[in-house]
Amino acid sequence: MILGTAGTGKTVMAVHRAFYLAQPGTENAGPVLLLTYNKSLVTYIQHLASDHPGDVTIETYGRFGRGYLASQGLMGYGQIAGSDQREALVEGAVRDVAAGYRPGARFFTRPTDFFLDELAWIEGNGLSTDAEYFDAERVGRQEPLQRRQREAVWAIRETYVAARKAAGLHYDWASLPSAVKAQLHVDSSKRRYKHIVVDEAQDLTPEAIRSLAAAIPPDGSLTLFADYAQQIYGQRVSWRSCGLAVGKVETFIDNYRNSPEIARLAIALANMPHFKDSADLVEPRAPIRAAGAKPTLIACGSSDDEALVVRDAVQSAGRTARVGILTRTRAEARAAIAEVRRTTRVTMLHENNSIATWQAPSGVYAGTYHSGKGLEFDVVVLPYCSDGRRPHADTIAAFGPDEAASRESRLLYVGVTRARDELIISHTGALTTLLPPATPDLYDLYEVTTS
Ligand SMILES: Nc1ncnc2c1ncn2[C@@H]1O[C@H](COP(=O)(O)OP(=O)(O)OP(=O)(O)O)[C@@H](O)[C@H]1O
Repeated sequence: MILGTAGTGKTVMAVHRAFYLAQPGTENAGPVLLLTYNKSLVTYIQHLASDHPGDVTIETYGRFGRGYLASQGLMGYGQIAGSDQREALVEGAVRDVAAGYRPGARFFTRPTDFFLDELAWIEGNGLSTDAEYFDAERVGRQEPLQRRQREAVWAIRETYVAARKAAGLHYDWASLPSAVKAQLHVDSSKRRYKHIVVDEAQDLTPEAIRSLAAAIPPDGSLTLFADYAQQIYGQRVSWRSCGLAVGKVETFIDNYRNSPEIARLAIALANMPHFKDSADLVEPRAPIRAAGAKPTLIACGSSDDEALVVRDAVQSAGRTARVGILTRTRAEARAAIAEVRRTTRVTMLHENNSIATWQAPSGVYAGTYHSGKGLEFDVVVLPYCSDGRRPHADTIAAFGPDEAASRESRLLYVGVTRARDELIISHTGALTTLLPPATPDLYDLYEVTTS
């Protein structure tokens, strides 16, 4: 287990370790599976691999799980529910179960996101009976559910699974790891991979990690690289809950990416009260890089002004820089580039799986914080960091204000730590309370109002 904060070289080391373990001359060498979250990272690492000897397969967990089950004759074509199908089926299950309760029971009026998240958490932790679910402990600041509420969630889960299977959808992505683990436990054939190396392991569920532990032979190895400050999917989990006998825990604390001024903001963010609820966080250390400029914080008169800030940031960055414009939603990303795209080509991160990730060519990239995961840019612009937008009203409605703050500040942490040299943050009205307050020790402060 390697725990490290942002920019400490986890991806770089994961690649080196994978190729080392696969090198025919290495003691205990064997075929290696290198898992990473990001499809664009898969593409880039595959390109690197062409220069190395040794048998390294690079893919996402989903691809591995689906492929393994197919190899066992357990996965037919189109048997995994897509996210829209899952959402519709869960909505239906909530309605069906609510019908058995008194009309208008408030619990069932919660946003579907809440139920989707709770069911994913159940699957991710491998809870297969109601008794296990009722007793389960959790990490994070999600408001605890009452016993009766958990009973209702379990009934929704059973109804959903039955409806999904009736529709010919044997799996959803959340249930894949349990199916993989269960099959590996009865599969005594020779393992395909001797070693498994995982980058961004904080976003794998405990069940996914357990399934990987079951996928290697007794003389193989499993290496996990993770930063729990960047855990941005669903409820927080701890690798400690996987029940693995971890031989060695290393921590990476030297940040090679961010300028000291940018890292200082990231450290201040990670020290805010709503951030600190995980036992696995590694305290970031100020980087060893040369000093640069403080992050720029720009108070704007309107969101149109914010699009002008983005345009100006791109213009002053010049042609040789890699610029990343990161927002919470795709719609925000499109609005943010409304001005800049009149004169400059912008690559949307989520529409292009083949960009060469952290060593992407110079240019302007835009997308969600999620799509920026694992990547780095010379200049990062984070527009719309306004109170009322961060955390988003939908997240507050689904998870309550404390949990929403906790989740969305992790997204901002990912955004802030993508920047190598320059970071520009803008907001309209008050600054979000998720970021450290607007003080001149952390930021260079500006105001822009055109209208
Ligand atoms: N030992 C090193 N010396 C110098 N530069 C390094 C070293 N290790 C990594 N780097 C550089 O530091 C940057 C961050 O590395 P990398 O992307 O591997 O970090 P990471 O820990 O995976 O980050 P994150 O979790 O934030 O995505 C990259 O530009 C990489 O080339």
